[in-house]
Amino acid sequence: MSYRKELRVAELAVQRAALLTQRVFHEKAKGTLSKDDKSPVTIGDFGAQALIIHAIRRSFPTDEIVGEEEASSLRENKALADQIWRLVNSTKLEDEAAEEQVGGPIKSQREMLQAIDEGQSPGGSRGRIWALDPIDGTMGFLRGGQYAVCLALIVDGHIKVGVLACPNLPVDDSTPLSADVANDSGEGRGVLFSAVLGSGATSRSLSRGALEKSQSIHMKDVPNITHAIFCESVEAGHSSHSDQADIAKKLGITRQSVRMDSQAKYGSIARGAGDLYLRLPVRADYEEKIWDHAAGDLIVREAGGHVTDVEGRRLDFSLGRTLKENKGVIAAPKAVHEHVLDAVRSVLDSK
Ligand SMILES: Nc1ncnc2c1ncn2[C@@H]1O[C@H](COP(=O)(O)OS(=O)(=O)O)[C@@H](OP(=O)(O)O)[C@H]1O
Ligand SMILES: [Mg+2]
Ligand SMILES: [Mg+2]
Ligand SMILES: [Mg+2]
Repeated sequence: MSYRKELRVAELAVQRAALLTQRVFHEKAKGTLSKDDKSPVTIGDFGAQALIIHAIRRSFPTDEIVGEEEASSLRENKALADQIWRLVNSTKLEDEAAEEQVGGPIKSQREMLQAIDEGQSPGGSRGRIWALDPIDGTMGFLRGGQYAVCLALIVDGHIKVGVLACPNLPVDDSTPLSADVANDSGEGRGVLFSAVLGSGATSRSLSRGALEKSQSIHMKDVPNITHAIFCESVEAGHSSHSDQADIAKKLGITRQSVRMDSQAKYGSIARGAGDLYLRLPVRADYEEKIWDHAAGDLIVREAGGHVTDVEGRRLDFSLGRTLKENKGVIAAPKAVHEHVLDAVRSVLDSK
């Protein structure tokens, strides 16, 4: 199957949701709540989830959705729900045909809350399931760093389509990777990565209307691993900076890591701005969520990379809402992945 319509709807839905998150990014008050696991969620996360689920529902009414957020806290907080509604109700693509393809406007606040709540599928190995992270890297979003709007289609446990919007990454694929985010007008920033299984990966500029022309992206060759650029999470609680530093040392890498939030890390290595993404577990009991990896996993693999956990197993998206059989993530160009994995094993074995 070509998944042309799925790709089109996903790209436009993510693009529209990114317009909403960009508006919130530039505002001081982001309506932040703390969830049960103490992680933050903002009006941007809720609004983006509503718009994307609305778009999926219009085109693919019987598909299931595994979305990160749910609306129970909003049903008890009218002021916040009103604030999100104003945002959702006033965000649309400038291109009318494109706006139509993502289902047009949501009709009421009630319908918006219902949409947010339609992301509660348990996931699994059968049927068509969308994995949605409306803002990945919410902490990055709050501190003015990188974040991503992420959507992937999983069919019978395998990722077929992946789309990532990274509003704060440079548009130009060849810009050297850096942890900096300009706090200015955002000019020259905003990129949309996409991939369809078997068809390669692309990038294009995030626009306000119809989709811009895309170009193919590829991971960079790494003839000498000691020169590799590796990226890792900003939060020390999300991946082990010390294990990652030991692995880099073992590989002879001398350059400082680039720390950035979100699946912008996957997009950045897929387009050759960086080379490796290391995510070593901090807590043995943490199960990675499928929406934190699905789009990035496919985009990196379609750009010529290999993505596994720290034991060399492919990420398994067929087991529910989490990657319960995987620990950590190692993403690298195919040609050097085994070498990187050897270093990971040797560092973990020595602990
Ligand atoms: N303990 C632990 N270990 C690993 N991962 C965790 C953990 N806690 C949270 N999360 C998830 O990390 C998502 C953000 O990952 P990042 O790589 O962007 O981390 S960071 O923000 O740079 O620290 C973040 O995604 P969002 O919630 O979408 O922001 C979380 O789902
Ligand atoms: Mg979160
Ligand atoms: Mg996330
Ligand atoms: Mg999120």
